[in-house]
Amino acid sequence: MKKLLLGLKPYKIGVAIILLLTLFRVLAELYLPTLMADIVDYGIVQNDIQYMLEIGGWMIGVAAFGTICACISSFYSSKVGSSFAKDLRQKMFYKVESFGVEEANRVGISSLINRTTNDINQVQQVTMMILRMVVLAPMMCIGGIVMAVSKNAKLSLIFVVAIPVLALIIYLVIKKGIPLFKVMQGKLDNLNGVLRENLTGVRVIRSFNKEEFEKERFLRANEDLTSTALRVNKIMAVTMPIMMIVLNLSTVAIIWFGGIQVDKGNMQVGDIMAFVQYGMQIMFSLMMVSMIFVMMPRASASADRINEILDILPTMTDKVSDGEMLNKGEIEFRNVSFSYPLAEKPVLEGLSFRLQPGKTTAIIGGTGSGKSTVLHLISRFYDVNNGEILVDGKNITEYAQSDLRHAIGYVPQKAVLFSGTIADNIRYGKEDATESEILEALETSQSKEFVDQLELGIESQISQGGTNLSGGQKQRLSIARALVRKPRIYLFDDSFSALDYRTDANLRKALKKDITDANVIIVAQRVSTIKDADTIIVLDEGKIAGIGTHEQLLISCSVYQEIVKSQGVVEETV
Ligand SMILES: Nc1ncnc2c1ncn2[C@@H]1O[C@H](COP(=O)(O)OP(=O)(O)OP(=O)(O)O)[C@@H](O)[C@H]1O
Repeated sequence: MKKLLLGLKPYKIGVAIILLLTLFRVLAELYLPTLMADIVDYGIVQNDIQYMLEIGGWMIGVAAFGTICACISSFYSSKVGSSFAKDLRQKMFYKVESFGVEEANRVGISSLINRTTNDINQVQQVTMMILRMVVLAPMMCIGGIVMAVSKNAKLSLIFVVAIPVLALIIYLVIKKGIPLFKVMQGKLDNLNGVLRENLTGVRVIRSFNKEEFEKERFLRANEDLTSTALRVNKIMAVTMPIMMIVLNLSTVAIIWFGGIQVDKGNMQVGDIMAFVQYGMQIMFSLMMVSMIFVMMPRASASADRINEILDILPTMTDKVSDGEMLNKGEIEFRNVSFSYPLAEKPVLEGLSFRLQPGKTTAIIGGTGSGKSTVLHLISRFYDVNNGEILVDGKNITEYAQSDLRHAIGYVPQKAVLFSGTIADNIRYGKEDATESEILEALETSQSKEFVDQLELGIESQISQGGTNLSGGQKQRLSIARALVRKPRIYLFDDSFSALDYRTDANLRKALKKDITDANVIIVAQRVSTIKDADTIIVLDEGKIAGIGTHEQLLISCSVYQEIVKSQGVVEETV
C-alpha cells in the first residue's frame, strides 16, 4: 500500500490543502465544547444573556468555519482519490499491454480484469479515507486528551481504561481480518472466471444442455465467496457494537465520577458537558482509526495484487524502434526448438528452413503438431528456447517488436473483431487506409459481396466480438484487415477453414494476383487449400516430416501421403 501511495506525488498541492483544512476543522471542533462550557458555567449560572448571545454567536461562527473546511477537504480528497485511481488503472493497463502472451496467461484474464477494477476501487476508497482521517483522527485524539486533561486530570483516568480496550479490539479485528480479505479477493477472481466462461461459452452450454451443471458451478463459487464474506462481515458486525458499548460506558463513567466531583465542588456542570464531548471526540477518533484498520487489510490485499502485476517484468526483451523497415520479408528458422512455459516436452524440435519473399509456403500436419506455434514464434509472441529465427538476415530479437510486427499481416485461427464499424476494423490494420484501399482489401478477401448487401456498407456496425456476423464473414474481414496493411509477411493461421471450397479457391486466386512479392505462410488442414503452394512443410509432432511441393511430397513423404489419403481427392469447383 505504501508503495502505491507514492503515486499521490503529483497531487501534492491537493493533499496539502486537505491536510491543512482538516487541521482547521479539528481546531474548530476542539474549541466548541469549551465555548459551550463557558455558556453553561458563566452565562447560565450568572443569567448573563448578553454573554450567552456573544459566545453562542462565536459557536455558530466556529461551527460554520469547521463545516466549510470539512466540505472543501472532502471535495479535494474525492478529487485526489479519483485521479489517483485513474492513474493507477492507466498504469495497470499499460503494464498489461506490455505483457507477452505468457505473462497474461500466467495471471489469467479474469484476475487481470478484477485487479484493474475491483482491487483499484478498494485502494481508492482507503486512499480517500486516509486523506480525510490521517490528520483528523490523531489530532482529534491528542487534542481531545489535552483538552480533557486541562479540564480535569483525575477524570481523564477513565480514558486510561477505555483507550487500551478499544486498541485491543482494533488489534483483534486486524489479526482476523487481513487473511480473510486476501482469501475473499481470490474467491472473487474465481467467481469472475466462472462468469466469464459462462458468458463467452453460452452457445456451447445451451447446445450441450449444461445449464444446470453451470448453474451448480456458479452457485458453488458464489457460495464459497459468500461464506468468506459472511465471516468477514460477522467480525465487522460485532466490532462496531462493542466499540459503541465502550464509548457509552465511558460517557456514563464521566457523568458518574464527574457528578461526584461537581457534588464536592471540584468541577462545574459545563465542564462535565465539555468533558463528555471531548471523551466522545477521543473515542470517535479511535473508531475512525479502527475503520481505517478495518478497510486497510482489504486494501492492502488489493494493493499486493496490484503490485504483483506492476512488478512483473516482461520476459521478452524489447529494443527501441530505430525506424528500420523490414523491406524484404525473408524468414529463416535455424534449428529452432520451443516449449510452452511449464509444458513437459517441446512443441517444436530442431526446425530449420528458409522462406523467400514472393513465394507461398504452406504448413500442414495433424492437430497439435505445432503449426500455429510456428506462426506465434515468427510474430514473436514467445521467444524460442534454442536456435534462432531470422528475418531479413537478422535475429528477430534484434528488432523492436513493433517494427517486426509492422511488417507482418497476421490472421489468427479464431477471427477476432472489435466493436465499431467494418471500416474501423479494417483500419485496425492500417490507421490511415483510404476508402479505396479498404474496398480493395474487401474485394481480395471475398468480403465485398456480403458487405455491399449491408444497408450501410463499410459503415455497418459490428457488435462486440463480431457476434452479428457468420464465422466465414468474420474470417474474411480479419483477412481484409491484414491485407490492407500490405505487409512484407503474411501469416494465415488456418484462416480459410471457415470458408466453403469455392470461396476458399476464389480467395487464394485473388491473393495470388494481389500479393506478388510478399512472403506468404499459410497454415491449413485442407490439402486442397495448400497444394498449389510453392513449398509445403509437413509437421509431425513438432518435427519436420518433409519439405517440398505437393507432387514431391506425394512421392517422398509418408506423413503427407497419409494426410492426402485421409482427405480423399477434393476437386475444386473453380
Ligand atoms: N499457450 C499454450 N500453453 C501450453 N501449451 C500450448 C499452448 N498453445 C498450444 N500448446 C500446445 O502446443 C501444441 C501445439 O499447438 P499448436 O496450436 O501449435 O498446434 P497446431 O498444429 O496449430 O494444432 P491445430 O491444427 O489443432 O490448430 C499442442 O499440443 C498444444 O496443446
